[in-house]
Amino acid sequence: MKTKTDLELFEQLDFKENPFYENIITNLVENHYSIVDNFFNAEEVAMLRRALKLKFDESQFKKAAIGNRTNEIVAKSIRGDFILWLNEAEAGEAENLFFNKINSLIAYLNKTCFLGILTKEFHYALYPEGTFYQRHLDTFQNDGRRKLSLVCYLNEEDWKPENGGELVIYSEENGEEVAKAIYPMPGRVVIFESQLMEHEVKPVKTARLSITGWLKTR
Ligand SMILES: O=C(O)CCC(=O)C(=O)O
Ligand SMILES: [Fe+2]
Repeated sequence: MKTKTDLELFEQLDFKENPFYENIITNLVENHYSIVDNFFNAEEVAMLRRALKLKFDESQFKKAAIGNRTNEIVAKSIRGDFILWLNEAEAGEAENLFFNKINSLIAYLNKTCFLGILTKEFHYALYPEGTFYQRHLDTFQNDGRRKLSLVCYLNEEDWKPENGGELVIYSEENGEEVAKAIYPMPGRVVIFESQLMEHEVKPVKTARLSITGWLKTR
């Protein structure tokens, strides 16, 4: 019989099941995506939205590209958003709060799911009126390190259907394609498996604000 080391015993004592995270994991296992409402509360969303807008107004955003960070092609016909990569080392108050929540989710996933998340990358995104992101897979640049995609919505008020801009996630059920439309409600976070789930952002009719990112294996 294998005897447990002190460290293993300590980790068992330390571990507390968290129903909020467990729900995300169950969704991911069953559907390969999870829609998490109130991941960020109204105050947190307001802080992050202010930080995003300030940087956008200071012209820190640039036209999003296709490809990875070293091999970028700007293709307006595919995606029309403007982005700014977040740097955790230089995070302000709002971004610190953001990373604290994300890091706590990562720690839980690593303890319970053996996903081996070692790195992450996140960017602010702003879709101006009339823009969209055509159907794609987040690993189209052969980046097999991306395991989970996370999109965090920072819009001002409850998003109305006439604002457009829904995220559509495609999956297969009984050999048939199913399209799930998800509105970018403030505080909502959508998490999905980067390597499996094709998705798109429908044309927006009102500027649409978010933070998008990936949890990666290295
Ligand atoms: O904003 C969204 O809902 C999804 C964005 C997206 O698919 C991406 O940036 O890769
Ligand atoms: Fe995507």
